[in-house]
Amino acid sequence: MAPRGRRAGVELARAKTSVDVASVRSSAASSAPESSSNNVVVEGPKAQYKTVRTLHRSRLHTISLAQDRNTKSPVVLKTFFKARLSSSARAKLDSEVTHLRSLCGVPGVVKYVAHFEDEDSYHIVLERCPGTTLIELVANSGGRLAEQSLVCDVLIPLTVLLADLHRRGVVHRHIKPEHVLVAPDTGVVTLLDFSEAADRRARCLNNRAGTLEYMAPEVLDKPTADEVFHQVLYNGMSEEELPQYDEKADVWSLGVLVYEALTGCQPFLADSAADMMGVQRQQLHELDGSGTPKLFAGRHLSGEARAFLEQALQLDPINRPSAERLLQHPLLQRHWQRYHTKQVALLGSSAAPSDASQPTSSTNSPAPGSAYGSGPGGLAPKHPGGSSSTGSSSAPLPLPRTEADIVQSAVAAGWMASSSDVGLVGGGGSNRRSAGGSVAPAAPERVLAAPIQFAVR
Ligand SMILES: Nc1ncnc2c1ncn2[C@@H]1O[C@H](COP(=O)(O)OP(=O)(O)OP(=O)(O)O)[C@@H](O)[C@H]1O
Repeated sequence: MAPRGRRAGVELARAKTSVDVASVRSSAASSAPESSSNNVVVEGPKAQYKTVRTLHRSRLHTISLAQDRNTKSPVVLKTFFKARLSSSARAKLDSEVTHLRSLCGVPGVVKYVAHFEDEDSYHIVLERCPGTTLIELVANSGGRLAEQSLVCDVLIPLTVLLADLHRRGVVHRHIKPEHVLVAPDTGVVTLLDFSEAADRRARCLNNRAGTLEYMAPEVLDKPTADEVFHQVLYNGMSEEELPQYDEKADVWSLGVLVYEALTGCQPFLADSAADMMGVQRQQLHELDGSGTPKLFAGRHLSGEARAFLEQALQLDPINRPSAERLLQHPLLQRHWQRYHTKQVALLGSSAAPSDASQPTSSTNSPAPGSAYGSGPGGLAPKHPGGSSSTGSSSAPLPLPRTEADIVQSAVAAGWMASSSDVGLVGGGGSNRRSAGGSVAPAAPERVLAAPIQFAVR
């Protein structure tokens, strides 16, 4: 089946299926329906929020723009109707709150404000994020995005964010254009909807989750959450016995999102998980008359964009690069300097003049690569202009050339957690204080150890 235009109205029909079996069990087992048995507790009254308008509505919930009457801040209220929530939907809601709370403050993750319940509903209050959804941005740009805009405004920040989440053990499992808010003017990208997010360290990823069109092949062939629940509860299977998948599932979804934004078409469309697996294979492996995979036939993509998609859309997750590795891809590298320059300009313009003695994170952080030359790892090369650990607002930030440079740069600018923050770094992982008094994050060892595969431009 050839890629078709985006299926209209598909959103409302999409069913979410996944759930953490352990939490379903605890929700189902509980006879107390209210706050005492679950994560959702009363933290604030609904009256504190004045609804401004409805943004999105489904059978289970409403999403509204609101205002906090005390602080006057704009917020977004997610209201779930108790009467319509199954125990698994309720467990998913609890899980969303748990993830939002634990990721609060992570750049690029929608900010949790509060959650509470009243007689009829559960409410999650989120900070209102700037920008429009990627799907709106594409629609407002004539149906597709130019490669440069996509890479600078969406792909680089989103890949940095995914790499960060994955290093924390979190798999989002619901990456799609509706869940990415983009504000090109401020350079901010925000990831929404953590209802399917899962912590790999805390649970097995063994159930089908997300939206069909963006699901990786290794997710499509998994049982639904209810089927897993049944196997575990009634057939006495342990969750570890069931086949699992990992964070590479998000990388597939990222590939689908990129294809859609660049071409204006969804690459894979089918009505069931089984059909979808066939469609994915067909599109990727069947060739047209000129030897081009059907997926790319008639598509005007640059060589780098096509190569990126070929990597991100590898059917076997073992052959699919991690998000961290994708930061090294020539497509991102080609636009990295422009992205970096824009970020630095935005940081500079947002710094108050009275703060001149308090440089922004980008100016008092070591330039990419500089910490490695003198640090314990010392594996990455020094770059011209990147040798001072105190940095300088006028010194040009060099083009990151290695995976480690990119991660270091992202960590230094505060866009990404250092390995030590997420407990991955072993010996030599302590932070070093730079001459300027800022804390220079240690080189992430796991990243430094990874071989570099992509050609550097
Ligand atoms: N914090 C926010 N700031 C601004 N807009 C938001 C925010 N949260 C949600 N939205 C808007 O509401 C829409 C729906 O939000 P979200 O996808 O999180 O809801 P959902 O519960 O997952 O809905 P669905 O189940 O249909 O995917 C988003 O596409 C976005 O337009």
